[in-house]
Amino acid sequence: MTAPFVWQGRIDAEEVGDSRRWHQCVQPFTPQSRSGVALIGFAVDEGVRRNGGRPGAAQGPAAARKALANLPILGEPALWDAGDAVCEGGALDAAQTALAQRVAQALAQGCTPLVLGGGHEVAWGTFQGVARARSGARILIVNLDAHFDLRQAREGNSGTPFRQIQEHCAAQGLPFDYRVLGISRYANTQALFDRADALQVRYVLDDALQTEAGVHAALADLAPDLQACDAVYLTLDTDVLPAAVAPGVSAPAPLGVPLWCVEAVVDAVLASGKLVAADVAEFNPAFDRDGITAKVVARLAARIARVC
Ligand SMILES: N=CN[C@@H](CCC(=O)O)C(=O)O
Ligand SMILES: [Mn+2]
Ligand SMILES: [Mn+2]
Repeated sequence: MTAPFVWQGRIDAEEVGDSRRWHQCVQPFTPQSRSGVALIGFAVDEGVRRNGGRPGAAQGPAAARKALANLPILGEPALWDAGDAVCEGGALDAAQTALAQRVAQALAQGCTPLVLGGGHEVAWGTFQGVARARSGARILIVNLDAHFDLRQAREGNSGTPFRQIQEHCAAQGLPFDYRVLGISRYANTQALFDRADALQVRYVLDDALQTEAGVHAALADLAPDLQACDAVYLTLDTDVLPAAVAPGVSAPAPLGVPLWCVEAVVDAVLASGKLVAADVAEFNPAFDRDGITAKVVARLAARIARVC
């Protein structure tokens, strides 16, 4: 158990007009919470550790909430804090199950889960919660990531969540609709590209997402999938961004996808009106510089929250 996060920050007491910030509006999630955004922390980096990465993402949810606390209120719906799922004694499956339970509960109460990771093993937890609450729905997964995270491994880790989801979908007779934008040719082995091809995963390389024309083409390619699905699960791996704007990750990207481009993809997903849940993964405050990654994570989370 971790102590609940205390939302606090700057109060512009002498300001005229609406000067509210997130810390003045976020309320504890309760069984009575209806509609709005349910923030759920996944304070876990066991998957990163198992994957040979740089631990520290377990501190991501608290640092992300701290960065969100002082953001201005911009017409967001109700904002609820549903606390953190944690990993005790290295029991990652149990932590993912605990997250899935919170995600499913939020959805059952009419709230949109917005999960603050945690390593990208968060995705297996978020997805299980969505699948439970939206049984039988055709769920499109949109992942902004330098990596496929389709690894084969004896135990689940931060590099395996979408392979675990694929196996779940296959066992349930459900389609595996997985799109990845921002893949680095230099951060995935040929085996991973081959697995992605075998699973008919559609992906866009990071170097195709550096210009307006490239982003336009990627969004045109994504549009039919957004149209065809019942619901979209959006998962943002912070390491998709250039290391200069997201140094606080386990695996910083030398090229990365510019923030404006990431936001364009997020906006297209939100505009579909089909977002069922979102998470932001891999933020590791231990490697942040000047709090810039925290600000980027908060900006993206707030952008999503506003449209939920
Ligand atoms: N979630 C991260 N997954 C990446 C990590 C790569 C790295 O640590 O260099 C992966 O397994 O491919
Ligand atoms: Mn990832
Ligand atoms: Mn990644």
